[in-house]
Amino acid sequence: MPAVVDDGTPLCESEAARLFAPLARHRLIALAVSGGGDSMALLHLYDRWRKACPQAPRAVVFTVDHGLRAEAADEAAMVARHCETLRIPHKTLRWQGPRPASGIQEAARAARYSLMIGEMAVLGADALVLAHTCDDQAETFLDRLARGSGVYGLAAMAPETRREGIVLARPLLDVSRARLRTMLVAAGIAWVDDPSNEDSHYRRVRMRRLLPVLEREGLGRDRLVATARSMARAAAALDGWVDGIIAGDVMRHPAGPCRFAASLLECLPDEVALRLVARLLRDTGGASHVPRLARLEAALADLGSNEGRRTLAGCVMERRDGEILVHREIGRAGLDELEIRPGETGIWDRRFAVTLSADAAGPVRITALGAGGLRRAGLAPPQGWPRAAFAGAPAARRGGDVLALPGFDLTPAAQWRGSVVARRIGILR
Ligand SMILES: Nc1ncnc2c1ncn2[C@@H]1O[C@H](COP(=O)(O)OP(=O)(O)OP(=O)(O)O)[C@@H](O)[C@H]1O
Repeated sequence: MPAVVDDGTPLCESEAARLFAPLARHRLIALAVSGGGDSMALLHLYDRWRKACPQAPRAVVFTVDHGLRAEAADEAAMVARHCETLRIPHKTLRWQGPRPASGIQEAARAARYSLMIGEMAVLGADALVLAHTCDDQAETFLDRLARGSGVYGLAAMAPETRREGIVLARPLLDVSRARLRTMLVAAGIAWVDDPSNEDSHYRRVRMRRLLPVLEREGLGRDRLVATARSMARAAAALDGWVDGIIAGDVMRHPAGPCRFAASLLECLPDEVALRLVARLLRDTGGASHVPRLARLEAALADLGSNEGRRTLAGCVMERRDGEILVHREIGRAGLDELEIRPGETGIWDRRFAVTLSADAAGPVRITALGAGGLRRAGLAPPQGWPRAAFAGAPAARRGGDVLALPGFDLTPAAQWRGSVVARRIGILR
């Protein structure tokens, strides 16, 4: 793994090509460009790469206007103009939903990802490229340390992760902010400094300000980044172990729930048992993040010795008759509905990619099957699975009829033609 270089030298052609090479396998990529220095550098480097490399994929650029600062519209327009000169398509996406009274940064981030991923589905882009640098990596590491993260949290950001069926790529994760700015100045490219990057109300800004203080005590950015890397190696080794356990000892039903022998938790080292439960929760509940380590530790201690039902991370976990069952929690508000038209694929509940065949006569709605849904559809639960485990399963409906449910054979409704395939997006890491 390359070490961070921070001598202020601009990136040379071959270094840029090496950073971007993993993106060559995509057909269309989306670059997330806010107009700040890091993401303007990302755009500039992509432009240089595509001019030098015939294998470079086409790109579209997204700027999200969160509507939180008056200047944001001008910044989006600045990025749009720059893209026009480069002849790269650009789209400004506006956040129009309700604003929470607190946690605005988190809500804005969630909205930003959801807007960009939604637009990617429309355009057929399969990698979202972000401009995180090694300075962001050090800040993330410190933030996680302060929040009590374990091995996985301290691994901080990965150069490549999967989310909702797409790749999130961070090609600049080993490059310092200083080098990118040197490069922009040399190329005469302007950028905008977001004033919220200086606002110490934000936790991220307070972490950033800690860095020079720690540096003076020998705990600088590069040390933090190196520790994050060794945590990432340990996390990958543990994940390899957990992959084997999931393949051999966990029963996963195609409609979503999973179960395993409670004794499994006793014979595994604590760290492996924690990761196993974290991944099953994420896979079953569709949450974008695994629960905090302290909550996981408490859940595991409780599951280890007590029968009964508890909820965590959008899941119900039940220990009964020597088995642990994990299934999606529906909650009072229910799960979102999704309408899919013939020939389209949509992501439902962040867990399933659902495709309706092109020959279908009209759209279908994907909803949670609901409590008592199996009985209403005239279906028996498969051997060993309780009925309640399927309440959060993806039911494809037309009117009141359930047309399809993963892992179940349904008699096609009269006048219905076409097919619906719901595929689990897979265990997220
Ligand atoms: N308004 C925006 N429009 C488009 N892309 C953005 C926007 N804000 C951030 N990004 C992308 O996300 C990257 C990280 O930005 P930033 O560090 O501000 O995010 P964050 O709030 O720390 O959250 P996270 O790191 O989880 O994305 C940027 O380099 C850029 O690629």
